[in-house]
Amino acid sequence: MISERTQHIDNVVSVVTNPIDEASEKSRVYKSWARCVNDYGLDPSRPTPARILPSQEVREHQQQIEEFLRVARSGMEDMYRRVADLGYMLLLTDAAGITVDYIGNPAWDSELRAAGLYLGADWNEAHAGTCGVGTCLIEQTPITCHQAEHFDATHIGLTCTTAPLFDPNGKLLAVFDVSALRSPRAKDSQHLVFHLTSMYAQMIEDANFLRHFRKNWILRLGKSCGLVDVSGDTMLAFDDDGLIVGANTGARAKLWPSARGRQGGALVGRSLSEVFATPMEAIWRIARAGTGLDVSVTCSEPREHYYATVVAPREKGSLTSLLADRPVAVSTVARSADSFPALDRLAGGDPAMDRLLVQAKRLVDRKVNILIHGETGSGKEVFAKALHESSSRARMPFIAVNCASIPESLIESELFGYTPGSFTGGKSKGMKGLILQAHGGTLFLDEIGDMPLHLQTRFLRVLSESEVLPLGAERPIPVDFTVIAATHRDLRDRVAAGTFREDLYYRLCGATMSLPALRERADKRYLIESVFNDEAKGLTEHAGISAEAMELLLTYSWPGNIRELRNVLRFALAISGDGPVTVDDLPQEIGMQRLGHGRPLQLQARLGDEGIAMAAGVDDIDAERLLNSLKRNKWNITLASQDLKVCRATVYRQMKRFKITPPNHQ
Ligand SMILES: Nc1ncnc2c1ncn2[C@@H]1O[C@H](COP(=O)(O)OP(=O)(O)OP(=O)(O)O)[C@@H](O)[C@H]1O
Repeated sequence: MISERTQHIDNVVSVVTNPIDEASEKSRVYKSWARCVNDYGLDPSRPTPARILPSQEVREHQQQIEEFLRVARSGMEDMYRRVADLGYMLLLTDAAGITVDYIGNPAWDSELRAAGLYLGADWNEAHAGTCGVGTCLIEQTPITCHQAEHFDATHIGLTCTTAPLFDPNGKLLAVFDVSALRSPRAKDSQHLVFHLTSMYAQMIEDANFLRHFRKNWILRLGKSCGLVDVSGDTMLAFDDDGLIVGANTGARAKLWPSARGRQGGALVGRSLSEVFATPMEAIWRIARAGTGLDVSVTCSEPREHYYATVVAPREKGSLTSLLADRPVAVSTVARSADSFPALDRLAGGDPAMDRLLVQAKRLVDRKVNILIHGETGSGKEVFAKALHESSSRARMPFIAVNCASIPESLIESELFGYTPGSFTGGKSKGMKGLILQAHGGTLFLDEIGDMPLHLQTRFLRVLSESEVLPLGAERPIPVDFTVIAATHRDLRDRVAAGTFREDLYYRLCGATMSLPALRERADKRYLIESVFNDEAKGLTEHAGISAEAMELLLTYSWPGNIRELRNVLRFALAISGDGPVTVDDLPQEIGMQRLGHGRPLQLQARLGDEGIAMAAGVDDIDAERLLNSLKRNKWNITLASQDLKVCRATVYRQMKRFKITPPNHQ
């Protein structure tokens, strides 16, 4: 290797001290070598060790392009699955050449780190010399820097294939790098990797483009009629008036040559009817048709035909805009890398929620325990469920446990389960606890702050040893689940007061997410409309909400948050009949706020989901009915809840309220 390195150094020196042959297929490499010596003052005989930035600095680089990184991650993971067995690893650097994401085989960790194929490595040409990333940053085109094409002799064992990634405005944003520590001598061996890298780079860039223009219409164009729905590599984003607001790399390269250039600026601002010899009505017709299989548009310059499909804006509009007479068709389109429908549904443009969703999407499948904080009714369980549905465990169980509503006497057996005959009154076959029921899926522990101290200790053991010991069992059972906990209290106060174990607290709060209260949210209208639509589902026809009633709903303080909103709308729908919900259909308290009384709707807030059932004239459970049902169902909570037509949590809550204890726990 030493002689190989010496030979390499001699070769570099000879190239840079002679005029570069522009016709040589290696001219790009040679020009880079010349830059290294003449512009950056690098010395080929002095190898530079890999420079890995400290994690705080890496974090700062990551934060600059945080949303893009999440999109890119999905693409990287997908590609890694295809090339991992061939010995490749993947890097993503920002426009400064700093590695901001990385996927490699952990077994080669130290070797990869030494080679700089690692998170935080600086691959700028000015530091690392000619290399896949650094030279791609200068050339802004896909390249393979194979073995001795590297400038620095320490890198001549590597093969690195890279592709640039541009932001939706055409500015260089990142470089995608696929590298291997060892490879065959011939550069041709990297041919397929070169194409795969460019293909994934385009997919990531396009997913980012779709995310950026999610509020706009997207026109996808392709030359293959069967593929345009899923891989139209030419995309234009346009607004309701048919004005182009964005063009992806494919569109900038192919359409309207006089407008070419990385910025694509000359395409942006033009109307579609100017760029295409196809009238705007025909483009709206494509949107309505919802498919691009047999429709084409003709570009005016150069005159070319493309198969076309139109994707509707992905961000939800207001109810009024959805009802308005506008094209609303959604064409068939592949799920983009950043789409998490369950999470996306939770918000409609509130900045705090948007930030939270960005974080949440990054945490999906990352084995980080999440602690959700928020006022009662602010949607903690709904958020936890959406995280579960967005994860690879979505098909496995989501088990929700409300630690505050299960009587203390029952919580242990409910959580851990028990073996047959472990105590009198228990079910003869024993019971599988909720922790075991969550195996493979997610365990959601609501009101975790109310978990009794002795159970915290047992639960901590479950988390650290990944096994559970049911009551009366001799051997623990292995269990694998994700924990999401929630609380409306400040758990740190509980830790300080000695009622919550500090070690459990730190176990649970791998990431803390604070849900805003409904009164603080900027997307109240969206929530009102989506809860209203939800509640109106199944009703023959509903006529919406009158403007005056909407105004009241928007200005009310919602102490019971989204739960209270749901209750109010369910109530209003029940009494509004066929007409729209008007001010008269809203509970009195909401109207009173308008009259200046300002009395909050504490009643509904406190009563929770059952409260509105009472208000709407549906039976509440009384103590006698509850007790009879429990006895009839041999104290099986699930059967009793089905019998009473309420959820299990309600049965627990009411048992607690009426101080009903099962015979086996007395
Ligand atoms: N984003 C949302 N869109 C529509 N409905 C929602 C949303 N978030 C919450 N809800 C509704 O609000 C109600 C309360 O939600 P959830 O049970 O998740 O709140 P929570 O914060 O867990 O409440 P608690 O603190 O009482 O446990 C439910 O009826 C739920 O369907």
